[in-house]
Amino acid sequence: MAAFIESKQSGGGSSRMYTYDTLQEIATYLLERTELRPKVGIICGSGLGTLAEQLTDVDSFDYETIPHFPVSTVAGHVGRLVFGYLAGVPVMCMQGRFHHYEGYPLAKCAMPVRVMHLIGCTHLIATNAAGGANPKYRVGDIMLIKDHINLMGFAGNNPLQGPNDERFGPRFFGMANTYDPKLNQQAKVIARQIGIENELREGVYTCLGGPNFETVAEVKMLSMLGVDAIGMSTVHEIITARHCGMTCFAFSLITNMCTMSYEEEEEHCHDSIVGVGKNREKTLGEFVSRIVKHIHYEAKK
Ligand SMILES: O=P(O)(O)O[C@@H]1C[C@H](O)[C@@H](CO)O1
Ligand code: HPA
Repeated sequence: MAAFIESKQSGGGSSRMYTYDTLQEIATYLLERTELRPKVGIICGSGLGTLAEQLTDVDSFDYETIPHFPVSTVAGHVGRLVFGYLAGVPVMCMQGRFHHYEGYPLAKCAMPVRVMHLIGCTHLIATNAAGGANPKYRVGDIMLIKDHINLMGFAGNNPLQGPNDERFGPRFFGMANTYDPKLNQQAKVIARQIGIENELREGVYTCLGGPNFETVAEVKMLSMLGVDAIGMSTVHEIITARHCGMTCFAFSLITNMCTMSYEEEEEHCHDSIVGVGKNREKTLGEFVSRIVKHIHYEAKK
């Protein structure tokens, strides 16, 4: 088993293994085993996987059983792709994502987004657990992502590195308004409808490589750069989704406040981060269901 996981993790050592044909093979494998044809793909962050448990009439696939798929190695990431209905709308949901710190290249972490695209998803909803770097935030807040800073990209690490396949999208492309402003507007309306407007924020997310949490100096620096929440995912998934023309919506559940001074006891640990997700599962389920319903009915207009 260990050797099997290792082979899945190494992926041949190159992100170039995910050619168009390989990704099409994965999509076909799934499409031949489910009758659902989702237009919305959802990625569940740490502690947010219970969202997938709300789906009805499901067809689910353990990552181990899907050809060319990596495996999830992080607690709180079940490692299953679930097709089903959320609020009556067909969706596909990653119950567990892949992170760079697990040993996967960014292209591999983001690969399922291209599979979603080939399956027919026009929209991506990415969720994550993140630390609050904005001192006004509170644990349990939901931060709509309005923009990100691709710090790993600054260091030359990008999921789209390597030859570009125009069938996915152009070599060069812009990132303005990647996080759909209309969906963020609607999310604010939904937050009012379900009574969580006081816990809703909108801000800038950044992804660090992890797996360690940030030093006080790093948090100070990122905060000065305009970062409101710090995590270890999402950015490369969103870049990949944008590249292939998907509409993106993403939010962070603020599961801890980043350590901002040397006097503070650092309290955050993965278990408590997952625990915050669990505590918010009902609210987040309602929130995401309504977003999905909105996307579905807007598409029908
Ligand atoms: O998958 P996400 O980004 O929600 O996971 C966050 C970042 C780390 O993987 C983990 C730290 O507890 O949660
Ligand atoms: N930093 C980075 N990633 C995280 C954090 C954090 O404080 N909390 C949850 N994911």
